[in-house]
Amino acid sequence: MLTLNEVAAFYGKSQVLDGVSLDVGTGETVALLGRNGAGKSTLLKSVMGLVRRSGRITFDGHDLDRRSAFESARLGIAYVPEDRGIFGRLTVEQNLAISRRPGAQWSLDDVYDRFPRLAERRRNKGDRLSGGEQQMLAIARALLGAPRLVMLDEPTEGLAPVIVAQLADVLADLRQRGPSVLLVEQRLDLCLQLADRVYVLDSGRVVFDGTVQEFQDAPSIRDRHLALKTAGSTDSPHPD
Ligand SMILES: Nc1ncnc2c1ncn2[C@@H]1O[C@H](COP(=O)(O)OP(=O)(O)OP(=O)(O)O)[C@@H](O)[C@H]1O
Repeated sequence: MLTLNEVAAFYGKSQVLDGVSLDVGTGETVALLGRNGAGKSTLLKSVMGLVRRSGRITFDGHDLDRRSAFESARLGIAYVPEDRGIFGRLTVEQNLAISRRPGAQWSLDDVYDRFPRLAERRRNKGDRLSGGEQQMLAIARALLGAPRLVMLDEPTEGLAPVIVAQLADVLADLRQRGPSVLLVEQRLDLCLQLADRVYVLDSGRVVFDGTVQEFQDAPSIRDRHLALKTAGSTDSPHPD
């Protein structure tokens, strides 16, 4: 479905991804792990054409190399960035209404059912929502857009455990009924519970790819590429 072949990405002259190859199959949930600064967000931005990149990226046989974020979205890729990208001046229901596209597997009722909090707050403006509610809204918007692949950048960052648990339920649902998911997430437990396969990035390169079981059978990968870099680094688990 999504294939990256030897992708490099750059901010100005600085190269952040180096020869990254990765694929996400139909119906799969794939987790992308790595320390802060490893290049995970940049990889998602590369797919959407938001950074300068080289190499080959295809989605369902379409070449994404020269496409804009808008065109990638039209092909069926939903991207939920770290800052969530919701419209603060619009209400919850307006945010949802403008995201709906025909053919979505998830209806408005489905998302209100899955996120009752959004139904309760449907007339509230986006910028009046809590962080957790904004994250729910961002994911709900993505699902209503009839995506075949959803890319989520650290969806649980900074959220209370009860909200994290709700999001985990939704991600488990996605794994059952689609769409496919490419998940950047710092919570290892969540990734191992929800993903079919795992990629680990370190300094812009893929240093591991395999099934969750294979990842668990290779503790050295975790120690070498996911452990804290230095005491006091920002790699510690996110605060709730
Ligand atoms: N807009 C930018 N301009 C220049 N350098 C950037 C920019 N965004 C990110 N970088 C650099 O690119 C590298 C990879 O950043 P990226 O955000 O992709 O990492 P990450 O693995 O997603 O980590 P994090 O969990 O901190 O978001 C880092 O060294 C970062 O400082």
